[in-house]
Amino acid sequence: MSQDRIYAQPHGAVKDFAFDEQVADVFNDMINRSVPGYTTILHTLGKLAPRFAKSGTRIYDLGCSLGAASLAIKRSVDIEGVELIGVDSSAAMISRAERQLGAYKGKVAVSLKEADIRDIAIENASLVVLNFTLQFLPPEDRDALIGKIYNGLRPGGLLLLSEKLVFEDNAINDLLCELHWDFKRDNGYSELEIAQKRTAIENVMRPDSPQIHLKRLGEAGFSHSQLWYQCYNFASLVAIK
Ligand SMILES: C[S@@+](CC[C@H](N)C(=O)[O-])C[C@H]1O[C@@H](n2cnc3c(N)ncnc32)[C@H](O)[C@@H]1O
Ligand SMILES: O=C(O)C(=O)C[C@]1(C(=O)O)C=C[C@H](O)C=C1
Repeated sequence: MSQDRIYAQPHGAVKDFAFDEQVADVFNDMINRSVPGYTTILHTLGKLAPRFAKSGTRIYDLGCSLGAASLAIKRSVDIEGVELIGVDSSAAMISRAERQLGAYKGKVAVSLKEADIRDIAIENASLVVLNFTLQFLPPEDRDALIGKIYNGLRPGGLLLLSEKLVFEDNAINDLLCELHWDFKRDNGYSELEIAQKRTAIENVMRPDSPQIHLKRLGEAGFSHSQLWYQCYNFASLVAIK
């Protein structure tokens, strides 16, 4: 399915990437063909959630999109008294997430909010998920969000943070970017689609390095934090309060 119409503007210009109706319509296909290890991360979230979810607490899925991470949690947590709050600023995503999550019955109570994650309270949390979301926040807002998450987690609570990465070593960064573009080619993206996506996201997505993520988590107060997964320039971290 060609996605180059999403970015195209007159005279060959490329519009900034936005999580609008057009993107929401193709998002499941897009993220699976763009992020190496996305399904592995969701599968592992299904293993982490039962270990950390506690009755009488909340789980937050921040930047929930279509609700894939929330669904992995719903499917795996089999205890009463857990409330899952999914938050996304895209109305197009929230409307689709409501349909997807509403179709799955389970013990976890789910509520979805169309809101900016910078504006919502995080309270009494046993688990918080930022699955490829932090990278879309302005860099100057990231420390405050991670600090809010730390403060809102219960002792022993877990943050799962998945991100695209940039690397301080330019040779390594260039190599991993090329491997990522090969991944996209192998998944059927054309050279035009790859080039347009790079242009479309460069103003709206600013990846941090692994070092910056671990420093930010440590400074927020997390006692334990570690990359548990990396494929090319994509990674997932766990942090325990
Ligand atoms: C790459 S998608 C996240 C993927 C999703 N977490 C998953 O696991 O499938 C990024 C999402 O974050 C949302 N987003 C970006 N900035 C946001 C903000 N400030 N507040 C709330 N949602 C935001 C976007 O609308 C988009 O749905
Ligand atoms: O870096 C890219 O080329 C991506 O497409 C990455 C990425 C992400 O990391 O969130 C960007 C936006 C979404 O469409 C899904 C994937």
